[in-house]
Amino acid sequence: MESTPAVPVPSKPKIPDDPGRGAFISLRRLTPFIRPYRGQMVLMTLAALGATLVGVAVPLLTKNLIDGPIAHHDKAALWPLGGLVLLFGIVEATLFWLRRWFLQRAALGIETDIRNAFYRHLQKLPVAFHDSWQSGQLVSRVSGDISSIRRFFGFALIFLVVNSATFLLVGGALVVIHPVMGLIIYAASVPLIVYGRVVDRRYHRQSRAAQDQAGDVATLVEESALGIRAIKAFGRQGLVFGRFDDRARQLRTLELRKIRTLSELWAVFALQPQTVLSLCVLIGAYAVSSGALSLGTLVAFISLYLTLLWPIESMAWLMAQSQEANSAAERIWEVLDTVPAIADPEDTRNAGDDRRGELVFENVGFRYPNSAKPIVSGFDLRVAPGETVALVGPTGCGKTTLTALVPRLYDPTEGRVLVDGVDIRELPLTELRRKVACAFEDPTLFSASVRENLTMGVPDATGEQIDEALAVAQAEFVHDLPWGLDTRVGEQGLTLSGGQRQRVALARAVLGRPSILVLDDPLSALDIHTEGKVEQALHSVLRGTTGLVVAHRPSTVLLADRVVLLSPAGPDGATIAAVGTHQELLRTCPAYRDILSQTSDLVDAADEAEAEAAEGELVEVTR
Ligand SMILES: Nc1ncnc2c1ncn2[C@@H]1O[C@H](COP(=O)(O)OP(=O)(O)OP(=O)(O)O)[C@@H](O)[C@H]1O
Repeated sequence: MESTPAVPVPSKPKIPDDPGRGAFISLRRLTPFIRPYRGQMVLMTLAALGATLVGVAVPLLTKNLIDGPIAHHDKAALWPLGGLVLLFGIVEATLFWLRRWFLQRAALGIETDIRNAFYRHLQKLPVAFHDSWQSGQLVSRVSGDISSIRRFFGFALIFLVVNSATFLLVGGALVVIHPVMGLIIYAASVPLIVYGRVVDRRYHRQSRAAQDQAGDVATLVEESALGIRAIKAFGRQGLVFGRFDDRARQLRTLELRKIRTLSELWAVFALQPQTVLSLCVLIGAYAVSSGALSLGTLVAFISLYLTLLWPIESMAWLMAQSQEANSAAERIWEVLDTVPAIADPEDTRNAGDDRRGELVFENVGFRYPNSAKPIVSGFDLRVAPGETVALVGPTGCGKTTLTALVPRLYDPTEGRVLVDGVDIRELPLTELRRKVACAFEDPTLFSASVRENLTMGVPDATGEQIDEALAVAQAEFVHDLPWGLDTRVGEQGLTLSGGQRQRVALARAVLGRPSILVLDDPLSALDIHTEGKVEQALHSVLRGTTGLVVAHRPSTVLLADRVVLLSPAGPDGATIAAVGTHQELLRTCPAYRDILSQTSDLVDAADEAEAEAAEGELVEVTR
């Protein structure tokens, strides 16, 4: 089974001029996230419409007040109508409160659900996806974009509905009160809608560009926070700030463009109702003076029309919010639509007995999705259960890449990797990752307690197992930390040295005794004294486990039963140059001696004459 690698999406995709955009396709696709809250949304829309109805009733009551008790000087009739106006005011305020409180709860729920789905999906996406995306672009999506969507659902959507309903309702009432003036109001809205749609598209492009730029700015902040030591050590604060300033200014320019468009929208949407209002006042005043209209009717008409001013003016802002949320949703879907290339197979197989741990590379080739040439090709290797094999080779030849194929951080582009006779692509990922544990050269610890970091792969590990793993990795120092195993490490926690982190990461890998242990130069940051002790303990762990160890130094090579020497990467990538025990290769393989010679006197101690004599006996594979 060959899985397709995740399609690399450029960190700043070109904004397509999609004619369907006006239909808010990306936002509409979020409907499944709204479904659990639809009851609340409907109730809140009803509350909002109720408040609007009450708002419409007040001017009509005013009309009755003016044309009735006021015109006829009937003080007694004034009180019940005045009381009714007050009651309607209280009902309107209560409905406002209900709408705001429950709607925001629903919007926050939708926001949390989208954010969780986004993060869950990010965890499923393979390393190749993360290689091709700037982390700031992901951070800006999970924070800024999802918040834009929440603002839309918690505010803009309901007002779009309420404003449209208000417009139809009040407009209808106005037509009934005075058909000519009412129809003028409707007719005048047509050019406004056409204009709004044209400007809306422009605003969509602008808000998408600004969102992408915000992602770039976030990437720079993250990069400089991670690389702060190097920046300071090389005194490059000025340079880094220059780059940041440049991007931040570009963001400012893009935001200013949006503001210009929004200001234009506001101005037009504010001018139109005022113009219509003055027209209505003129026509109405003429009608009252000629006796065709009562003063109360004109006051009611104008009062009602005044209730439309804000809904019409705010449409400009609501349309902009909707476009912003739509382009934010577009950015969310770009991630959610990426199919995880490395996932559980449909038909899973069982790798059998837990403790066997046979690892086979069968004619494996690999090329990174974004590179033209393969890193390795034709790699054949069988690591027997309990055996440890070291990968040695020139820097950049693909040792780390090969180890990454075992836990399926990447899938081979040719051939297959088998564990206990089963292609690992046919194993459930949880089973594979229970069988295979890794410790990388650059150990990552999470901002959590030492215990949480250690038990990531084995959450139910006992205290005894933890102590055993700590002993193997010579990481007992964690007991001396201020709160022992409960001390927070990693970001915002206690800072550990490189060697200490490496030992905790090693303890994490050996905890739970995996059947296959993949170690990528796990001792590189240790002092000679600690390295010796860790090696001793690792020897005993590796005796009961299958091991694949990337080794740069002879001391690490000595952990292995056999050594695989990789050739320097050629046009077809690296291949196996030689396989043998450390001693055999030392004696017979000059390339192997060359690679190790700079770091050890073990090599100098080897007898060159003996090496030449034994040369023919070595299993040597050259492609
Ligand atoms: N994510 C990636 N995308 C594209 N190319 C990559 C990626 N990671 C590594 N490479 C390239 O693959 C090649 C092999 O890298 P790899 O880290 O496997 O080498 P290595 O033998 O472990 O090196 P070293 O001994 O220096 O640790 C290098 O040329 C590297 O530039």
